[in-house]
Amino acid sequence: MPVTPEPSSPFPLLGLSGGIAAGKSHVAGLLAARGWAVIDADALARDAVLPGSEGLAAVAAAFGPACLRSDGALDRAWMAAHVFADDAARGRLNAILHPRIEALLAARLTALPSTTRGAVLDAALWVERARAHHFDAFWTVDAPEDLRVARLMARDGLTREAVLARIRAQAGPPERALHADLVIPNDGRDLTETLAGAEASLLSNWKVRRARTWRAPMPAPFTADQLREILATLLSRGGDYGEAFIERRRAHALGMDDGRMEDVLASETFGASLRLMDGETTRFADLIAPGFDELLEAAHTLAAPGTGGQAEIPALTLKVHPTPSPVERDPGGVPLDEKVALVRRAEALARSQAEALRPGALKQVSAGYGDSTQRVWIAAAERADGTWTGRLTEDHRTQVVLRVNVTAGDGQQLQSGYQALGETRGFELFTDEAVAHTVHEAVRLALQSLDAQPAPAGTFPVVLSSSAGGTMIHEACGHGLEADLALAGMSAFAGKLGQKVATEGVTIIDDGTLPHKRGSQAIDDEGNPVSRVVLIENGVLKAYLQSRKTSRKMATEPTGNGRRESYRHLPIPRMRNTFLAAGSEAPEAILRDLDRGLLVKRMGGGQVDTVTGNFVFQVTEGYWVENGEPKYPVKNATLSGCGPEVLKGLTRIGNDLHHFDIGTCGKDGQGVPVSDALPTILCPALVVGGTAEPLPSVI
Ligand SMILES: CC(C)(COP(=O)(O)OP(=O)(O)OC[C@H]1O[C@@H](n2cnc3c(N)ncnc32)[C@H](O)[C@@H]1O)[C@@H](O)C(=O)NCCC(=O)NCCS
Ligand SMILES: Nc1ncnc2c1ncn2[C@@H]1O[C@H](COP(=O)(O)OP(=O)(O)OP(=O)(O)O)[C@@H](O)[C@H]1O
Repeated sequence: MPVTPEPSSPFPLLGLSGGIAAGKSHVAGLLAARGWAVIDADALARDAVLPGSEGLAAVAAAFGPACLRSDGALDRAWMAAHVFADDAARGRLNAILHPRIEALLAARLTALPSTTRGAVLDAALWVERARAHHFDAFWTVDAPEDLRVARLMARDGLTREAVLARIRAQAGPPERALHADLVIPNDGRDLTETLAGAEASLLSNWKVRRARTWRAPMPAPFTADQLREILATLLSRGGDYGEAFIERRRAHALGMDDGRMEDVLASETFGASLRLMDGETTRFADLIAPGFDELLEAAHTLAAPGTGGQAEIPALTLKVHPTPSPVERDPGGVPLDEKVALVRRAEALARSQAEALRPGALKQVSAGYGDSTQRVWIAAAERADGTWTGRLTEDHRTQVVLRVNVTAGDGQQLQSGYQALGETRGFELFTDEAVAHTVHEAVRLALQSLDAQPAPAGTFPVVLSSSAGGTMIHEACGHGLEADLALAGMSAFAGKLGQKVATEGVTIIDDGTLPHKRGSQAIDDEGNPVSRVVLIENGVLKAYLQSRKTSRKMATEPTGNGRRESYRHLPIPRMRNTFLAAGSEAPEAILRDLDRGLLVKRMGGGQVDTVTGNFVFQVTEGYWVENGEPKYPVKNATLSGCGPEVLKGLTRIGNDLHHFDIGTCGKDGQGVPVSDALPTILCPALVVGGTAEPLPSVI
């Protein structure tokens, strides 16, 4: 595990990133002039391979003598030519250098005087390495790609192709922006004022932000020693992996229909489960509100059938990982009255907006609110190469959601519009502006559908707008990338690692570190720190989503995707926030070239066969397009096709990745919070159904 810049520093830590030649060094220089200490990862990467260093020896052992110049130094041009042309070679170099770079970085940080104004940690790859949430603030520098290419060709004498190879090896600017507190446009404009303002705000709020990101440990139901004893008991008669999962959850839900508060639900849960893996066998027990003695007894019971010897479990020390979703206002502490007032406010707003837009059309409004604060503690012990390791982690996950459903009618028909606002965040999410926008969307969709015309049926080119969300990526591709389905042969992607499964421009990522997105968390439900997993990169299948169990079967590492609905469930590979990475095209240009077809702005529920990737989805906002112009809204349309085939046919991918749809993904009877997104894309041929009945939601 690489060393991370954990924030014990007495001054703020600023993560600074940006694609190659965007101008990170330029911005870092401006901050240096304001008194900041700058630590540059590229410089540390050079220090890690100085002549005579063990880092250089490790690189030479992995790449052979050809990577060294005659004077014994690293041949950087040779290395660059290799690693930017070959992902596997880059992975090998990264695995050698990144832990060393981070160790050097930690040493540099520690050596800075406590009077330092702040430290800028300048690295191209913070997002790729799932570290963007480790800082007191995260800024990115962006510049138009043409400008970056020109700057780099001039600065380093690289060819255009060599520059583009490096750009392809990095996350794109739209993805980086999803993590950023500030995107600095470095297209030649004067940045003095932008930086002065951003610095002032960072200096005033970094301590509060740090305390929320790196929470103090929570009061725990069991001590580390008790949990170690439970694991030792669980593993007293053999086994390779033992785990205790403890959960406290508090949830509230309110539902209002036509002005009547119909549901007010509150729940408080405390439970724990134990899991023992021994070769191919898993033994599992779950207990409601157990005391220590009951857990110990359950551990004895699970251990009893074993025939092996006692495991040597090391002492457990709690490690708290930073959260990508700091919370300002814990909904658990918000009075019920305030939650009721929020729902009433949304309800009343929907009525007044609908009345103003189309008097008499509103037939029904339903509004609902939900929150959940889940605290988990995970203690696990595992044997690898004959040695036992143990770990103890915890996470505090906060979800809030507001749902608005509006039904409108014109005497002939009823149409509805639905909008949800939900994040891993506290009650501060519900600003007046955010609530008004949510309500407005629900009202707009319902009223517009009254005037929509039946959709033409047939096979057409379809532009999926980025506002449609990533349901198609989640359902028709993402599930097939879950290792348990791939192992069971129930996936179109089974057995295809390393193979081309999509067109060149297609990259699909599942990332649990995206700030405040609904699938984000500090750790998964097996205690692994949250990760960013590149599933398909430039068309090639790179990885499946793994839990501990599937990764053992596939002889690979867990990817941080072992999730479970609650302590009563076994963790299985699950998505978090899944998206198709942005391309380079302006969305307007994609639509402009659509001669005749459908523009889909919002997708509804659907059905999918994860084995084949065949899908049918409802279109909740769609437009018939001719000559690049939306002609009229359509209603009751469905889209069907095959996810993996869509990926093979994608030629046009927009640069507009920003809207994530939220949902609760159901699999094996377990629901977990997720989100998904895609940029605007052109699907050359999808079957558009005219007037299909609504299908049950699977997300
Ligand atoms: C491949 C190497 C030898 C090429 O050296 P060269 O002097 O040509 O480039 P330099 O190190 O100055 O890097 C320039 C830029 O290339 C990009 N880059 C470098 N390494 C990588 C990488 N592994 N993945 C993606 N982009 C990279 C970054 O934008 C970086 O700012 C060198 O970049 C290297 O050792 N890379 C691996 C270490 C690393 O990841 N460095 C980036 C630190 S975050
Ligand atoms: N605002 C600017 N105006 C003019 N030139 C600039 C500006 N910003 C950067 N440059 C030039 O562009 C090139 C790349 O900038 P810089 O070295 O800051 O990028 P970087 O993101 O740190 O690059 P790398 O990814 O290689 O570390 C340099 O030659 C720099 O002088």
